[in-house]
Amino acid sequence: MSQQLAPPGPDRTAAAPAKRKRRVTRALLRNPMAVGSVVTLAAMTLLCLLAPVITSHDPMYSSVEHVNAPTGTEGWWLGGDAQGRDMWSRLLASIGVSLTAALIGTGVSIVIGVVFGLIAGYVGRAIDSIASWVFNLVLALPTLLILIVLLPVTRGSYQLTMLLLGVMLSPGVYRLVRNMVIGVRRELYIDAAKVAGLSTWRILTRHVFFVVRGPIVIQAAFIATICINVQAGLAFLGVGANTPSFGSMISQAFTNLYGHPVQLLWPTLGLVALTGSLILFANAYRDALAGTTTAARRRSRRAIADVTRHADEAAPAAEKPTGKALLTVQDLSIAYPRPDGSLNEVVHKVSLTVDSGEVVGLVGESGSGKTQTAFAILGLLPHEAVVTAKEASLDGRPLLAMTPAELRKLRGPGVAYIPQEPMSNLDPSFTVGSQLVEALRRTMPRVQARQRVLELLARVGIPDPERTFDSYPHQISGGMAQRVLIAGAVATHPKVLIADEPTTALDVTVQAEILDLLRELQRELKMAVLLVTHNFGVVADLCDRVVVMRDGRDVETGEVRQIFSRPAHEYTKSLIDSILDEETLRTDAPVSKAKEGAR
Ligand SMILES: Nc1ncnc2c1ncn2[C@@H]1O[C@H](COP(=O)(O)OP(=O)(O)OP(=O)(O)O)[C@@H](O)[C@H]1O
Repeated sequence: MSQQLAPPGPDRTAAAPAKRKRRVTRALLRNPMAVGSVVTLAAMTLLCLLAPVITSHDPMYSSVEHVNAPTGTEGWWLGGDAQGRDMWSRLLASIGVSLTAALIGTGVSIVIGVVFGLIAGYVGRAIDSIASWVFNLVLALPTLLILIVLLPVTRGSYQLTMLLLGVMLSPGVYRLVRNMVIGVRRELYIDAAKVAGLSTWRILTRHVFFVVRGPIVIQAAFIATICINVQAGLAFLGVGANTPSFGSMISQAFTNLYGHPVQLLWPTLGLVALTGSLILFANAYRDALAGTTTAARRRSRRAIADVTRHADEAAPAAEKPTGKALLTVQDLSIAYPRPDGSLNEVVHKVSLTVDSGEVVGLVGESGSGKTQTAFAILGLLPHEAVVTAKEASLDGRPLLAMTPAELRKLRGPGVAYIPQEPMSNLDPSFTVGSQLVEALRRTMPRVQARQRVLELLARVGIPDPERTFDSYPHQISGGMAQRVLIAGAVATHPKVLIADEPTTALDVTVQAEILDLLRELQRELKMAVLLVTHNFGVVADLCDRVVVMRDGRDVETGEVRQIFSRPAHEYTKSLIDSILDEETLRTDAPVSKAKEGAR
């Protein structure tokens, strides 16, 4: 594959978050509910900040002449309360207190809930159990009662009270984030990101956090309103009576309800406006975020014919297998614990080798353990899987003994993966280009990575690479998505490529194109390929050797030619017969065609 780079263009990937932000802003500006709530919130915040300038009295200043002064009294524009204090300055001070309460309580609960939710949901195991146990315990505690019982400790300070409230409310955030992360963690595009060698931190902050941030915004708004209302409620009951707040104003107004009902109006209006606009803004923001993933993408017209030409020019000749076993798996067994504690073995002592530059087919019916075997090599099995092997090594390095960090380093340049369902392996929230660039960023600067991705997209036969680069997964076809994933897999020149039924999800004509592409890339990059398939036709097309699996065991291994002409096992025979019956294999002799096509 060509290493020549066309002159760098503008860095679209770097601009992607900025563009997304602009789209969110535009969506918000088009939504009257969003505009109204933002204006209200901004106006209230501004008024509170300008309070020292636009009020004539301290909120605690009391004037006997202005006891129950009516609205419109000079200097007491909203009137005076029962103690002759300026309602206007008390109202502005109350906004400040409410906003501070919301900031403290929400900040504490979001930070605690998000951090622990992300970690527990993604890492699972003991961390999840311990964190869930602790948060469930906190959730079971009677929040208001605890706040009241701890009043001697907080001494009426609403800031300390909100800090405690934030801790008490964090289980809600934790559960939301944890549950969403568990859902996202199982998405194939997270596996794809792992195979691309992204660090756990990067996967958490980019792919996982992106999905949960919308609900977090909504949750944050609810928590902010809870904090404002709890603070107001406690103040209504007399906690922190010396602090001007909506609660203490409403409490005061209650004593004057029949004589001066208007005194109840201002704090009530302020409280409703503040909490209402918070909720409305959060809903509008959530809608705007959801809308950005479906927003139409700007189309690029820049031609990259030169990139395509460069990519095609330097294709090196195919290399014969060297005979050195690059990937060795010996007596690999995989088991999962049953509820009663016993183990259910799904792969039993499977052995296979893949030499440098060799294509080995791993064939078998659905459920025969092919994917489990491939995932064991990639280190992608769920943590509850019990994996044992006499040997499982890549290029002499023991795979099962590797730490997650070592595995991460190995993936990409060592072993890459092409999945079965291309669409599910692309994160719907990000453009195709940004996902491919991300995997290359470990080894090269962003501008160069972008250019390399464009080259690769051209190389895998995508007609308008720039447009595809800027597209979201739902905007491209399944065949295109598979080409994109192939481009991503070969981007780091892997020694071994594991392709798991790479054509199953595609229609027949596209299947043939993808197989041709795989064959070409294997020859160009001299990769060893482990091709997982249930289709002997695909084996005939591409493979040098084949390992046949049934019920988790390798029942037969051999050269493709030999297996086709003299299958030793009845099961192999029936697999070949079934394909011939279905006429899925072309009419010429499979082995000769395989060798013609591949060599
Ligand atoms: N997490 C798991 N816990 C328990 N059993 C599992 C788990 N994952 C897979 N299995 C079992 O392992 C066996 C082999 O599954 P595997 O996905 O490897 O089959 P396959 O040959 O790749 O089939 P397909 O072509 O349908 O993907 C199946 O019986 C499956 O039910």
